[in-house]
Amino acid sequence: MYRFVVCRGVTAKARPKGLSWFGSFNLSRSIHSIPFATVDVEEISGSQPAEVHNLVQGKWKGSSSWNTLLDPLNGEPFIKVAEVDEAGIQPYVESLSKCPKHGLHNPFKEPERYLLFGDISAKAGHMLSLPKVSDFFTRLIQRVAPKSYQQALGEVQVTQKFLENFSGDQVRFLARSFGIPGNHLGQQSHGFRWPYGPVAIITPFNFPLEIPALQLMGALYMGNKPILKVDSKVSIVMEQMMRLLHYCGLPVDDVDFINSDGKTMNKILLEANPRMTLFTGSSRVADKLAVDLKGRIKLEDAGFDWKILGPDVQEEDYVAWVCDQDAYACSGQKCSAQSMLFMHENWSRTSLVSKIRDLAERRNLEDLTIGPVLTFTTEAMLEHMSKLLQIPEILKKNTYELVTREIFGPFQIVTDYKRDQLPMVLDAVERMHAHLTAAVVSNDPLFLQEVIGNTVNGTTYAGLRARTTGAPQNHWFGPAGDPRGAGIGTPEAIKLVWSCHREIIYDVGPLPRHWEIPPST
Ligand SMILES: NC(=O)c1ccc[n+]([C@@H]2O[C@H](COP(=O)([O-])OP(=O)(O)OC[C@H]3O[C@@H](n4cnc5c(N)ncnc54)[C@H](O)[C@@H]3O)[C@@H](O)[C@H]2O)c1
Repeated sequence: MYRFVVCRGVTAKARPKGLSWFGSFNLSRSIHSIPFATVDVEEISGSQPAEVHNLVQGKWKGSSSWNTLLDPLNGEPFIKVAEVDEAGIQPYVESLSKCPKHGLHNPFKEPERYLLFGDISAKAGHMLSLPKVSDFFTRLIQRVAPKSYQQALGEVQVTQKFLENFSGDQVRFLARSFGIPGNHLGQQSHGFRWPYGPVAIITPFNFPLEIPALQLMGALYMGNKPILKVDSKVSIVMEQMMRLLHYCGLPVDDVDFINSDGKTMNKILLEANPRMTLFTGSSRVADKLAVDLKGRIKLEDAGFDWKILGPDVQEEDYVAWVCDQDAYACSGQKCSAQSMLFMHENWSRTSLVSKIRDLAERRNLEDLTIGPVLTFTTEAMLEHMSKLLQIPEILKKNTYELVTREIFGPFQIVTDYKRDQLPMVLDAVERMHAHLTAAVVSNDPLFLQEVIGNTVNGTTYAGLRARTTGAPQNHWFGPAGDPRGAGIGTPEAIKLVWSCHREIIYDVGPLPRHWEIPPST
């Protein structure tokens, strides 16, 4: 526990040879064969820049100010985003204000829309299952948030499965109510899932499709009218997804889609007063918005995610491979990336660390198994590393904060602990402020029990195959230990984030025969 090693991800082996790997997938990518698309993903370049528009009150709009994005792989200006500035927010504020608090639908208002969203989801899920459409989105993600084809495809597949999950009657089942018999004849109480009405969704750069698409659909399913703002660096992906959803039957004025900087979005939130905002991003912005919005917010914020290797050493190669994937896939730019690895001393005696290093060295820029880090400079990472290497002990107050700072890149802390030092490890994870994902790698049931029973992370994998990353549509993903914590993916997440409880107590009589006015109480 006193000694630690900083493993600084990997360095790129080579720059891509031109952009030749773009041509390595031989599916048809003609823009004309994808009916909703307005960009040709392979053609976007300095000479043919793509444009990203805003959608408000049912109409796609440009802007007087265009933000030009640079290709993260070669620095060429390649995408122009129509950004709304503070002077242009009024149409967005008006659009949101038009939606009543009781939403666009609820169990007593236009229940047909639950079925409509079941149909839209079925169609959109089918569209994403078509190889040329899934390739289109995978490649579009790669262009703006460089990650390997497999990692980008993962986002598309999770979104596809999610949409399939909420096809047919599954949207109306989300709004399932319940009833309890009352105290007398004619009285019954019913609990309903009620929308918030006007809502906002703000999402970061690292998952350009999965996070905004899943949260957007959840908001719509429950009857809300969302304004969606995705980080402009990657918003082209969701702009094209909006067009796919329209193609699959989404009414054009159900969602407003805006490109802006954070400050402008902050102003919209203050003026439009959405009843609920879902924010996914850094804790710094999350905490500011929680105050500005007087608590009407749910958060998926920073992740400083830990993995504890228990005393039972087994399947060393497998555990090393999962560590490499958890720490370095997507260049460590996942909120669930492994930030800190605690190894039991039995593991320190193995060659685990050198195996992780060997696996990390296989990564290369050519296939984007390692890629550009979009919000952190190499200099800042190296500086952080050299500060960390001076520290003799993690748990001291002034060093602890430095050690547990989230570095959104291929960066992790590796440390070990002795058999009697588990309480110190548990103290270290107790003191962290973000409790998103965790992994307890052990098949010793007593060890698992002790670690799980003394920690809180919202998405915790337990067992020999435990990982920190992985946010598929089939399990809850989100932080725990914070009443503001949101979730994504499952029916429980959708109901928690996008609806509130409403109780209707029917009391229709009849009055008891011979009822008389009783004395005051
Ligand atoms: N918990 C999760 O599920 C999850 C998922 C992905 C990323 N993250 C976290 O996101 C962070 C990385 O993303 P980032 O650097 O893009 O985060 P960020 O907080 O800088 O930005 C997130 C989004 O908020 C917007 N924004 C910024 N300031 C704003 C303001 N004042 N008002 C309204 N909107 C504002 C940005 O434009 C962007 O769209 C990491 O901390 C990571 O752990 C968390």
